[in-house]
Amino acid sequence: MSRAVLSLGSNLGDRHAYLRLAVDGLRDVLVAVSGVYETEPWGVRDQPDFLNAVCIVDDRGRDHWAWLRTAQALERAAGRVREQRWGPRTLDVDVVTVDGVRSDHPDLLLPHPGTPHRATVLVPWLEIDPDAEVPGHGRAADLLAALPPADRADVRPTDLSLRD
Ligand SMILES: Nc1ncnc2c1ncn2[C@@H]1O[C@H](COP(=O)(O)OP(=O)(O)OP(=O)(O)O)[C@@H](O)[C@H]1O
Ligand SMILES: Nc1nc2c(c(=O)[nH]1)N=C(CO)CN2
Repeated sequence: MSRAVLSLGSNLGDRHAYLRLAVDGLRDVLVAVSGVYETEPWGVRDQPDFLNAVCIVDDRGRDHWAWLRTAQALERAAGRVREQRWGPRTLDVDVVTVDGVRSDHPDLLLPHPGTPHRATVLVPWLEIDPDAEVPGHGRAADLLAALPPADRADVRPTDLSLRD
């Protein structure tokens, strides 16, 4: 059994349609999908706001590398062109965790090293798994509580849905 948490982000073009494309592509393995959040860009601040969401997916036997390949195939399907680090993109799919796996391979760092610091991941993840744990870092709820209040305020729920 392999359960993964994937984060989705988009800030170019029809952002909701790109998130939907990702969720549609995960339909066969989808356990839960969060609401859609409108978020202020971090990293490179001078770019359009993002839509972010988180999915929990499960597929017996799939290893962590297979989840990376899935994530990258979805990005390709959205026509993503890799340009600037932390810059605008049609679709970003990050592998946040895979079970309790820890990996320091640069092509697949697990848990994703941004996770403890990113309200854009922690808020949607906690919505669908209030007991979420980041392997090696503790409870996601504690990590979110430790972030500056402004970071949490930058993550705003929307009426958009990925559930139907
Ligand atoms: N947990 C992970 N999930 C997705 N990609 C990862 C992970 N760990 C390492 N990578 C590697 O990161 C590279 C992709 O980085 P990408 O361009 O998506 O970074 P970014 O989204 O700009 O920044 P960040 O990874 O901090 O969100 C790929 O080469 C991929 O192999
Ligand atoms: N709000 C927000 N900002 C970002 C995001 C993201 O998903 N959401 N992803 C980035 C590149 O990984 C850079 N900045």
